[in-house]
Amino acid sequence: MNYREEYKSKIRTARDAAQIVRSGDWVDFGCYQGFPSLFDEALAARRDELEDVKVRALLITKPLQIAEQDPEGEHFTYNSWHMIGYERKLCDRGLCKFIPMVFRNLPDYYRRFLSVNVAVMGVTPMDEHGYFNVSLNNSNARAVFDVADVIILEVNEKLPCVHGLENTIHISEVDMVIEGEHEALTEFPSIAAGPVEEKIASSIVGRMTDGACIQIGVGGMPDAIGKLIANSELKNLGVHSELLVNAYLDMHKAGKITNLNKRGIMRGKSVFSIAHGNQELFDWVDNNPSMCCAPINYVNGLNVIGEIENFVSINSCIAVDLFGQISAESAGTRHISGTGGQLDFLTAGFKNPDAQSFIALPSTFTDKKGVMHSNIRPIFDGGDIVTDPRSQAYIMVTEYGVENLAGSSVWERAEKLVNLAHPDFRDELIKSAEEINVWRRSNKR
Ligand SMILES: CC(=O)SCCNC(=O)CCNC(=O)[C@H](O)C(C)(C)COP(=O)(O)OP(=O)(O)OC[C@H]1O[C@@H](n2cnc3c(N)ncnc32)[C@H](O)[C@@H]1OP(=O)(O)O
Ligand SMILES: CCCC(=O)O
Repeated sequence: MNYREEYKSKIRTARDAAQIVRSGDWVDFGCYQGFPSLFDEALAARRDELEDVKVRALLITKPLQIAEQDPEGEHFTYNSWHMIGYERKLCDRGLCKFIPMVFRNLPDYYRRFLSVNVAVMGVTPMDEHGYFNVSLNNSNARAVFDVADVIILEVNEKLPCVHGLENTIHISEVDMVIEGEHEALTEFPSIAAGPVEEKIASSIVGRMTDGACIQIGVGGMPDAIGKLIANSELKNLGVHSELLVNAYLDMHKAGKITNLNKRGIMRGKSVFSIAHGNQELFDWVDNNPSMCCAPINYVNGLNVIGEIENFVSINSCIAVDLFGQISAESAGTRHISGTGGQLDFLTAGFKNPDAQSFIALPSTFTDKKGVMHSNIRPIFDGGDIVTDPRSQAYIMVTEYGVENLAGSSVWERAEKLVNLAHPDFRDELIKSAEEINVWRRSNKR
């Protein structure tokens, strides 16, 4: 069959396509910019006919109608693998439930353990060979397609076509296609860095050398680092990161990214799984042969990262306790984000002797009432989720310095972490360290 004819025969309205969902089903939505907004609206409109429909995705940034139209959660339950802004607020309202994960394992969770009754994903228009491109979001897309009983594509004319691995699906694999108008892609502008972020960024950049291959995440810290690198003498840098963020655009515009120091692993290519930023970033990625948008089991695979020379990963966390346990996904019991790729990069950081994995955090957090709290805590006693066990803790950075916890005894960790704390909290932390028996008599005060 001619692909265009096959395509036409599979076109349905969003309303008709949504009829396929039955009570009790698990439905997977495309993540982030692959969110199928037309299908979501049509499914939400069926609310009163359906019970116990579970929807799974991550990084949804637009109002999710199956949650917004069902504020008591009586018909739909939304589950997220990783939350940012909007989903965090949905979670606060009881309308988003977190699914714990290690990012590199996400495709395997689908292939080994999960059922998907209906998969619905936003994709680019079909090309002349009958292929659709999953565009900016390729973390687990192919794994979802591989296990889904029914595959529905929502064609989004605004999505860029991105070069990559396992990032296409052929019309012959698809059950239904939805067409329609979409809003502009959600943009994430760069965040202005404050003096704390700049101090931390300068400690990290000072430890980097020419040819470094860099992984960084979202937030003010990575943006500060990107700007500092863009204005530094560093050269010949590489990109290998689960997220491609605006910071890389700064480095690119400054001519820093060549990817030529990568030997064996995608030389000449910027490798990532999800592009997250502003329209200028999306335009840079569009049909650019220097990009490779690959599944997360590849990008965050320990053996892959372990092969990359001069690898530098920079992530942030919410708090660390005196044992060196790192919490990056909750503040007490309030869920904030997820493990994402953080543990992958800490683990892989050990595979190559010249790799460095930094966890950066401001030493304090000022709450909405203006009260300052230490992000270095004696113990986690408020329900904080441990993202990285102390056995995986590695190079910690605050505005007060840089300390490597790997291989350190409990008393050395406590001392190093006290050094990283804000001076106003150090005495209190030492007292707590004595109480929990991790302070050594000879430790300095
Ligand atoms: C997502 C990535 O970073 S990709 C890299 C690998 N993955 C990871 O590292 C995953 C875990 N890490 C993360 O998700 C992030 O780095 C974070 C959440 C630790 C920091 O991200 P940022 O965007 O800089 O966070 P930001 O400062 O905006 O804080 C996010 C929320 O947490 C709250 N928060 C942050 N620190 C604290 C704290 N110490 N105590 C209480 N709440 C806090 C903020 O108030 C904010 O809540 P709000 O949205 O209601 O205002
Ligand atoms: C989608 C999650 C990105 C990360 O935290 O690794």
